[in-house]
Amino acid sequence: MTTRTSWADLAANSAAENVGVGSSSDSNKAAGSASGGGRPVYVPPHLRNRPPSADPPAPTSTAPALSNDRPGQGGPRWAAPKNDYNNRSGYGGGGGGGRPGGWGGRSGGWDRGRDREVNPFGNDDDAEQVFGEQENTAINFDAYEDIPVETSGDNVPPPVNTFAEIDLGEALNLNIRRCKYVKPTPVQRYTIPISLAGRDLMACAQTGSGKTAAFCFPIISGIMRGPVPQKPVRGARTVFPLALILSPTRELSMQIHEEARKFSYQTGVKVVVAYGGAPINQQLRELERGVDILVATPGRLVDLLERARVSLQMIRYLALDEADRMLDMGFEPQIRKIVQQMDMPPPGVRQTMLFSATFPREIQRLASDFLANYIFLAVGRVGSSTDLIVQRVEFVQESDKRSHLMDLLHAQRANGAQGKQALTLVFVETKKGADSLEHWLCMNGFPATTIHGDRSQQEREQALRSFKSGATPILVATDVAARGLDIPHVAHVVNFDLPNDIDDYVHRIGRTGRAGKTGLATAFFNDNNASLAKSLADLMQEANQEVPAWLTRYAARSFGGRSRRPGGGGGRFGGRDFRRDSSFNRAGSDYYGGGSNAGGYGGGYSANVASAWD
Ligand SMILES: Nc1ncnc2c1ncn2[C@@H]1O[C@H](COP(=O)(O)OP(=O)(O)OP(=O)(O)O)[C@@H](O)[C@H]1O
Repeated sequence: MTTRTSWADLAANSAAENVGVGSSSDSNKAAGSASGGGRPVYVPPHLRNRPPSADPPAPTSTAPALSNDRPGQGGPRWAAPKNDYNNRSGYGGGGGGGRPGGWGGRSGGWDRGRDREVNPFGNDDDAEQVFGEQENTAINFDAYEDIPVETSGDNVPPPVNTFAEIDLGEALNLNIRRCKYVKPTPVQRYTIPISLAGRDLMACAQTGSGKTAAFCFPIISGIMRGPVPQKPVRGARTVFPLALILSPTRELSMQIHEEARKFSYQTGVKVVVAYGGAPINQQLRELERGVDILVATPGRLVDLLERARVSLQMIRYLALDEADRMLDMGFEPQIRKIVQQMDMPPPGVRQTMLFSATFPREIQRLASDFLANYIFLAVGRVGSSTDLIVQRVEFVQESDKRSHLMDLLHAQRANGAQGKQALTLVFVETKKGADSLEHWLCMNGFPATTIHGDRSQQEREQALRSFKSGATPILVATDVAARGLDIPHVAHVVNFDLPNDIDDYVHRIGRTGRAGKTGLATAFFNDNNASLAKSLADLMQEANQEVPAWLTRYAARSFGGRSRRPGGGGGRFGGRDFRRDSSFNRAGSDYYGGGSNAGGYGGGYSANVASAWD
């Protein structure tokens, strides 16, 4: 199926729409869990959300308190049976959207658990009050009007327009309100029903468009309503998470963990993070308290698996954030080990979701090994940048870069941007280059800090904190900060050194212009970047940016790099599922000119042609 959608309908409905949460007064009456005294005992989500005593006890209520690693008795949770589009067997993939009655009388909080769970929202938890303020801060949905959406695969569940249409459960809905999310972003509109239907998914959507929630919501909801897991026999200290979210950097894993903790607050679903560079013992202790969702970087996870402290045997949900990065040459062996060579259930048994803003075709091909009968979704062009980011490219010789940067920063200051704590992120190629530029900036009166792989984890985290708070409004970074980081108020991204790969450029500039806000990206280009000229010019053109004439001339001359539009094709178009390529689907006709180009990106195709795949 192929769907093209204008976001105008969203904008039109915006005033009337709300998240689907009724009055909270009728809900927060549930009993929780937690045994008293001494070391906290992990209690599974279904017990933590127990309804008041008038309600029937859960079948497992006599079981000892336990985690997922918990020796559960099996047996159903209270939720209604899931609406399973593909009849996945054995593992609950979550319920379908809009189903009546799924959350019945057990919605809401779990008072007994409240005492122990730290409020991740850092306020007094008055969701109603927060809700009243949200119009000021919520996403600008008009920015998403007319964005093309492509889906392909069998029986694609229809998108939703509001959170109210999705049966995520009262407690999660309440958290959505606390996050001030008024309605789903385009990628959320499509992916949440797909994931709730239990389908595997490869999803491509622009930076800053809300992919984190898109995979977190269905996972949390699915765990809440899924069957009670039975603990396999294993070492006493082995834990058995139900969901695994992998990301390529420590900071991104930490961020996903923070987000997931907000979304799962008082749902009874426990989220734990494990990443390298930090003491493993603390992470082990945290895991021992119980874990439903494990957010991890691959290296640290392999360590935990080899120590037999984590087993993947019970995994129902696998999400790879920045999936193309996770499957490129650097990470692929580790990912294969984790996903294919340990004890994780195979595709078709577990549910797998891959997300990124970029998905080169060769990576899509690799990724398909991890998926079963999956749906491909592209919101906007695969690998495109959002129009929210104003992109500028300036010709700057190597020797002039510093003074040029200084000019930009002075101009920013003069315009008052720094006074408002606007943040500037400067990307450089090397760790040494980062240190040296940071030093030079500080010497010249511009408070800066740096993040790169040679700094200790503590230093990295401190740098990020200092940048986020505005204490040091300039962060000089290598690509370690290029992906996923969601830092409010980054107003300007400077590519002091351009990357070699256009996808890296897309992720870097995506640190600004997020969640409907606008941003500025400036790149310093010179002869050393000639191989990027064509893909950069194409990208800018697609994003309706002004392409300097000199860059067009470079692009015409350049033979290197990956062209973004090998099949020609102009205008705006959606993404491309590699399964549509003639080389993949040899039996079919080649509807799509340019599809077999080795450049890694499919060409453009019209709505009519695309609809032939419905
Ligand atoms: N429905 C929503 N309404 C309002 N804000 C939202 C909504 N969904 C997500 N956001 C906010 O949008 C911002 C960007 O979201 P997120 O970090 O998930 O983007 P992303 O698509 O993963 O970006 P990247 O490709 O850079 O990783 C976050 O601050 C998030 O809180």
